[in-house]
Amino acid sequence: MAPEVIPGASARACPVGIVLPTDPANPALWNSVRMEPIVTARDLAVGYGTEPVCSPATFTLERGQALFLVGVNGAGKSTLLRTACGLLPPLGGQLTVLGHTPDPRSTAFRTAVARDLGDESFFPFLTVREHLELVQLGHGATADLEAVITGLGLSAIAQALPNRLSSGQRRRAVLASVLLRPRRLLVLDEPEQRLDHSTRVMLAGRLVAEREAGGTLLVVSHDPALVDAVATHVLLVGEDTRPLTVDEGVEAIEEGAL
Ligand SMILES: Nc1ncnc2c1ncn2[C@@H]1O[C@H](COP(=O)(O)OP(=O)(O)OP(=O)(O)O)[C@@H](O)[C@H]1O
Repeated sequence: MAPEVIPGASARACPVGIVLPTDPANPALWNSVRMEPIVTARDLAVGYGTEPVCSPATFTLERGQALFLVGVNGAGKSTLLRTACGLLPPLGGQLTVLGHTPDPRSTAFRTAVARDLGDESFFPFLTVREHLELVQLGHGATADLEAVITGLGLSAIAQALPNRLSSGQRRRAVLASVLLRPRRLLVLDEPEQRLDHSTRVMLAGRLVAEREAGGTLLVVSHDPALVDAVATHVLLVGEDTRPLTVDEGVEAIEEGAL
């Protein structure tokens, strides 16, 4: 069986630890990779069984963009993310991620798409640091482990086992494991949850740096400050799924409409 091919097999590291695919011997390939939208959704219907949970979504997410999904509880935002990650089949319409149907069984897909959907689990007998080293090993991650540990305020708990962590510390450990990974698309479901203020500010800074370095973000959030700082595009998800400006999205959350 032919091996799976990720466009641009070699990699170059960016300052924030993102690894972008590139092949110095073949700039045409690199250019073609850059031109390809990261995610395209056209009349995408999502849900469980046969019933869509929201009206269809149409959007294109390009490299260097950050699309934030906003909406009331139960609107369908997480369902849309799960579908984009290939964990649920679309109920209708078209969806491609990096030019292909999302498939988490594919090594190429898992290499390219780093996600935190809030469904974390831990090995009970591995410390926080050991978890992160495992992620580094498994994904061939080149990001600076110590910088990620320090950046997410994990130094004091790096040797702790998971059952000794608070809920916020668990969230920080999971975010660290995602931020360590090489990726072309970062998918986060309410990354602000359980984080204290300073960690939220730090997270916003990292996501802005990632976007500015050419990374691509697909994020669900209820945090107006995070949307305001990081989003380049906003999609309101619900009965009338439609694009909003970033300002409209922030205002709707601040006014309590979402
Ligand atoms: N596994 C599931 N099986 C069936 N229905 C589900 C499942 N998970 C969620 N739902 C339903 O799908 C709808 C959309 O849920 P979803 O989690 O996508 O909402 P959300 O916009 O992310 O909400 P929140 O802001 O509360 O996180 C809800 O009505 C929810 O009850």
